[in-house]
Amino acid sequence: MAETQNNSKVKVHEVTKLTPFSSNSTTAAPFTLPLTYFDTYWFKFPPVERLFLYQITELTGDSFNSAILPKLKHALSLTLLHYTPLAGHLMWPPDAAKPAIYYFPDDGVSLTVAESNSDFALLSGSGIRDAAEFNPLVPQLSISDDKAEVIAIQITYFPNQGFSIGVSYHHSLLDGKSCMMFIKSWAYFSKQIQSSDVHNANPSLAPELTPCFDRTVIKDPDGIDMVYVKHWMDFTGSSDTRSLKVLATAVDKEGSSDFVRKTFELSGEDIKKLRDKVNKINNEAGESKQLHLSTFVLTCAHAYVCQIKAKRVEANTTVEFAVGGDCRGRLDPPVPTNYFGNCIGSVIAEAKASDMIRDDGVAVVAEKLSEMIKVLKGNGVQGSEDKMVETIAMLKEKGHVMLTAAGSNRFDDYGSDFGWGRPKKVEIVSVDRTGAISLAESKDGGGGVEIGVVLKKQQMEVFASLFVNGLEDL
Ligand SMILES: CC(C)(COP(=O)(O)OP(=O)(O)OC[C@H]1O[C@@H](n2cnc3c(N)ncnc32)[C@H](O)[C@@H]1OP(=O)(O)O)[C@@H](O)C(=O)NCCC(=O)NCCSC(=O)CC(=O)O
Repeated sequence: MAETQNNSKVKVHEVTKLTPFSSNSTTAAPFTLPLTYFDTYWFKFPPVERLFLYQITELTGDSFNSAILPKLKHALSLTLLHYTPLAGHLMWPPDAAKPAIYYFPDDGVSLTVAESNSDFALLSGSGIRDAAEFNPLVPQLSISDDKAEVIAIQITYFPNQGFSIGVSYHHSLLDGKSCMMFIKSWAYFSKQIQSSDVHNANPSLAPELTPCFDRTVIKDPDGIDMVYVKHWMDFTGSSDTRSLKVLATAVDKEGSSDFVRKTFELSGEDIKKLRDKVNKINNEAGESKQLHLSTFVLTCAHAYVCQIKAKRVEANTTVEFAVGGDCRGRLDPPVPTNYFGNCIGSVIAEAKASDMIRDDGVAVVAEKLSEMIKVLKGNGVQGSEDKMVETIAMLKEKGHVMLTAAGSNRFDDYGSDFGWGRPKKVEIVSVDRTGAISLAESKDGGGGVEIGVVLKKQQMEVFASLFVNGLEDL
């Protein structure tokens, strides 16, 4: 039984292995899926954890166990038939130059079923919540020296309140787009089961949810995949450089008891005001640059300035920014939009904290992010040794301040309806370790964005007031 700070408890009822659905006509054959340079770039980054909270008031144990859980399990099994690599493992055999995903019949995804007596209304709200309360709702991804799970899933029942679905996945094997394709496919089958009998069938998925596992679409004539592997091996520097273990995180989860989580929101109107403000500052400065002032850029710029101020980062500190861009449509030739794996290209840049805390700090950061996104066009999208050298140098720097965003305001997280309605709340739990903000489009649409932030309690109070005041000043 996992016990969190304020005595709320999560009791694990079952840990089981769910295999891809098989019938006489359909059984997944063994296979190996190689890693591309996108995958090997993210090889050592810690897992991503997403949580979807579904409110069903008056949900009883009987109806959870008889109606919800069996449908979710069966739908998951059907989904895995289409997403078989998720049931496999990352391994690095002694005779292989780099790790790969290996799937063998009888492999499956670890599924934890648990029960929580936490306050669902509080957890699924936007107010200040203990960050540690969320950890028992997502499963631990099993990663040892020689074997790593690709994904692990947890379904948690909250008596009389609802249920949650938590997923933890290997950053090098799935990006946000892939994760959301998988979740949407699982949700699709779950809804199908409720309206028809698909128990013995092998139902198909819509084209946009049908994953493409073709690794040859990522061209790598210079072998950048192995260049990245070698850099990671050098960086690890331990006796077993071929270990699959991932990096320690920015914030140790065990020591995160004084961290809190809060969700902020920018409406479409707020974004417009931020855009007008940045344009006005630029016009007044006589700047004629064409800036890319998207919702993403303006949201991050506003949140990053609040973060730097709330954390009281010293003015002479060099602050690093990382933007992860989905490169499917940016590569030449483009990769299919349903490509499943990791296709995130990262761009890193820096600025002085002193420039960010100025009155025009939002414009400074917006310009920086705008330039970074432009780099993701053309050659900047391809892998290169320089990119890895830069990344490793940043990781080596002690006490560096890194600003980045997980998730996206284009993933339609709130569209993940398994048949019992849209989620009441979505969270990227793992930002409590990485220090990133998380993004999702507003639940109610309208061009707004939800921003998930984890900070120490006192910093959060400052952040909240800066976030609101920064908008009022517009
Ligand atoms: C690099 C970017 C972040 C930059 O985002 P931007 O929004 O600034 O830029 P953009 O070119 O995509 O879009 C700019 C403008 O184009 C239009 N536009 C683009 N795409 C659109 C779409 N799908 N629907 C509607 N409009 C769209 C809008 O007008 C938008 O402005 P406006 O916005 O004003 O309407 C993005 O392109 C991108 O790649 N996003 C995906 C990032 C991602 O995969 N993150 C997950 C990383 S993995 C991770 O973090 C873990 C995990 O998630 O699991």
